[in-house]
Amino acid sequence: MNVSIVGSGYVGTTIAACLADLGHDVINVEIDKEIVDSINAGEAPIHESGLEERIADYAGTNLRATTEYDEVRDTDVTFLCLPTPQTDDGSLDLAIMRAGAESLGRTLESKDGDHLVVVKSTVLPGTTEDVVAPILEGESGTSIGDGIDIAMNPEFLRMGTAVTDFLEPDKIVLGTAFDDAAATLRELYAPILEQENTDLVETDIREAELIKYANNAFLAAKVSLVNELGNIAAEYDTDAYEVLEAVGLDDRISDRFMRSGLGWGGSCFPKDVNALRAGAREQGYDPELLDAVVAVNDTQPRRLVDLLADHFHLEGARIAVLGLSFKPGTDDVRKSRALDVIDHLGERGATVVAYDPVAIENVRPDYPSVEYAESAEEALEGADGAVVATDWPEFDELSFAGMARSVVIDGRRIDVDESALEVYEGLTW
Ligand SMILES: NC(=O)C1=CN([C@@H]2O[C@H](COP(=O)(O)OP(=O)(O)OC[C@H]3O[C@@H](n4cnc5c(N)ncnc54)[C@H](O)[C@@H]3O)[C@@H](O)[C@H]2O)C=CC1
Ligand SMILES: O=C(O)[C@H]1O[C@H](OP(=O)(O)OP(=O)(O)OC[C@H]2O[C@@H](n3ccc(=O)[nH]c3=O)[C@H](O)[C@@H]2O)[C@H](O)[C@@H](O)[C@@H]1O
Repeated sequence: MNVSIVGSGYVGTTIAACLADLGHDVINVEIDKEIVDSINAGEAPIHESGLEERIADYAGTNLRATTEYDEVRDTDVTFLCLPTPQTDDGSLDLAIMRAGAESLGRTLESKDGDHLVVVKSTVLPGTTEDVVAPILEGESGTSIGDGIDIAMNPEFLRMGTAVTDFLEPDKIVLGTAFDDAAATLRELYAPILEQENTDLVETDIREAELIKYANNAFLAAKVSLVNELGNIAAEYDTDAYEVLEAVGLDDRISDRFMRSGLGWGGSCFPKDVNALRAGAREQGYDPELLDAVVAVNDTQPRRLVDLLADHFHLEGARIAVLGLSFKPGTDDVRKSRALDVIDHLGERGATVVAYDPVAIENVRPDYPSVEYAESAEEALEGADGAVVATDWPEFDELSFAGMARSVVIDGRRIDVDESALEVYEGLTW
C-alpha cells in the first residue's frame, strides 16, 4: 500500500520505518528539513532501538521523506502524526493539527481517487470528526464519505521500545465511520494482526479517541498510586518493592507499571492526563482522582531532594545527577523528572554535574549552568552526593567510587551494592 505520514517525530518516524518493514511504500512529510535529510540519508533522526537499521535498510527504496505535501497525492492513506501539546492551562492545543489538516486538505483538492486520512495523534473525543474532518472538507472541496474518508487509530507504543511495541502490540484500535476505512486499515496492518497476541478493536471514532486517553490515564494513575504506597511504605520503614511485587501477583492488578520512585514524565502522560482533566471540566465533570494523580506525581522530585538535604546543606554542595531522559532507552527529556530534580537542587544552591548516555545535548541548551560529564564515574568524581534519576541499565553495579562523600539517593531502584556506601536511601523503600 502507498502510505504517507505527516509529521516525522517519535511516532511518525517509527511507524514509517515499521510500515516500510512490513512491505509498504512509505513517504514522510515533515516540515523540519534536518529530519527529512536524515531519513533520506538512511539515518535515524531520533535514538530508538531497532530504528537505525530499519531506516538504513529501507531509505531510498520504499521509505522516503520530503518537506512537500504534494507527494501525498501519490498515496492511498495518510497518517497524521502531528504533536498535540498542552496549552498553558493544560488543555489540548490543536493549533498544529489544524495547520497540518489545512495543508493536507489543500493538497487533496487536486487528488484523483479516494483517500483515507487517519488521525494517529492523541486527540480528545470529537476532534477527528468535528475539527479535522471539516478542515479537510473545506480545504479540499471534497466531502467526507465521498472521496475522502477519515479514521482514528490511536498509538500505544512506548519510547525506548517503540519499534517492537508498534510491530508487536497488545491491540490495534480502529475507529472508523465507514466500512471501507476499516477494511483498508485491516489490510495495512494484516501482518501484525495475524500475530496471536495482538487483539483487534473496531469501534467508532469517538471511542477510539477516548480509549487512548483512558489507557494513559490508567497507567499514570497506577504509577501515582504505586508512588503513594511507596511513600507510605518508606514512612513505615518497609520496602515498597517487596510489598508491590507481592501485590502484583494478583492478576487483576498485574506486576507491570509497579515501579515506584520519581514518578512519570515524558511527552505523553503529563500532557494527556492534563488534557483529559481540562476536557472533563469543559464537559462539566470535576476529575478529582486525576487531579490527585498529578499532585502525587509532582511531589516526588521534591521529596527526593529533601532526602538528600537530610544529610548535608545543599548550598554549595556538588551533586551528581545520574540520568536525564524521562526513562531509559530514549534521548527524550520532555517533562523528565530529572529536570525537576535539577530545578529543586538549583533553587537550594547546589552545583549540579549531570550524566546521561544519550540525552545530554537535549538538556544543555536549557540548562547552561549544569556541568555535564562524559561518564557516570566522571560525574561522581568529587561529588558530595548523588541522585539516580533515570534507571539506565549501565547504572547497575556502579561502584560510586571517587565521591567526596558517598551519599546516594536512588529515585529509580537501580541495583546498588549498598555496603560500600556511606548513605544509600531509596525514595520509596
Ligand atoms: N511519543 C510517543 O511515544 C507517542 C506519541 N503519541 C502521540 O502522537 C502524536 C505525535 O507525537 P510525537 O511523535 O511524540 O511528536 P513529535 O513532536 O516527536 O513529532 C511531531 C513532528 O511533526 C512535525 N510537524 C509539525 N507541524 C507539521 C506540519 N504542519 N506538517 C508536517 N510536519 C509537522 C514536527 O516538526 C515534528 O517532527 C502526539 O499526539 C502524541 O501524543 C502517541 C503514542 C506514543
Ligand atoms: O501516549 C504515549 O505517548 C505513550 O505513553 C506511555 O509511554 P512512554 O511515555 O513512552 O513511557 P512509559 O514506559 O509509559 O513511561 C512513562 C513514565 O512512567 C514512569 N514509570 C513507568 C512505569 C513504572 O512502573 N514506573 C514509572 O515511574 C517512567 O519512568 C516514565 O517516566 C505509554 O506507556 C504508551 O503506551 C503510550 O503510547
